[in-house]
Amino acid sequence: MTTVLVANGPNLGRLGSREPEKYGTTTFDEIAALCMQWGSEHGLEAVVRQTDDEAELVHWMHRAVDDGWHVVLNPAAFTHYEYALRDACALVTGAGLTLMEIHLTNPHAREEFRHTSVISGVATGVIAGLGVDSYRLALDAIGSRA
Ligand SMILES: O=C1C[C@@](O)(C(=O)O)C[C@@H](O)[C@@H]1O
Repeated sequence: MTTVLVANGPNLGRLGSREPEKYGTTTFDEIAALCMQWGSEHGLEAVVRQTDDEAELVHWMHRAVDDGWHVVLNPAAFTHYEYALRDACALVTGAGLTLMEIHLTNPHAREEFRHTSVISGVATGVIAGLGVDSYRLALDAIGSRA
């Protein structure tokens, strides 16, 4: 079975109570369950994880390369400045795997510092601004390519 790592960066473990006017009220655990369900509809196994730690996220990208896993990544604030994560994402797409960068909100419609993504240039595609549906559409994209 094709496996997809759904990796989430800092503060996303607080979804549900974190700035609900921006990020909605769906909790991280609910998003994880939805991703597993949406993945299974495409015959994908979705492994959903969250970390606040840059090194851990980088190591997860390395493991995705080694294990041949596609990636859905919400890099959260790391999106805007984390070059080591960008380089790790480049390894994923360089290995021929799909990496979808996703965001719940549309960073381009928010503060200036969010307008830059250091990840997008090495991602297969980007989906932003659709709330929890951003995860669903990224899994749909991987399902149609896998
Ligand atoms: O933590 C986040 C969440 C986010 O990635 C999103 O999903 O909309 C957008 C980022 O700018 C922010 O730092």
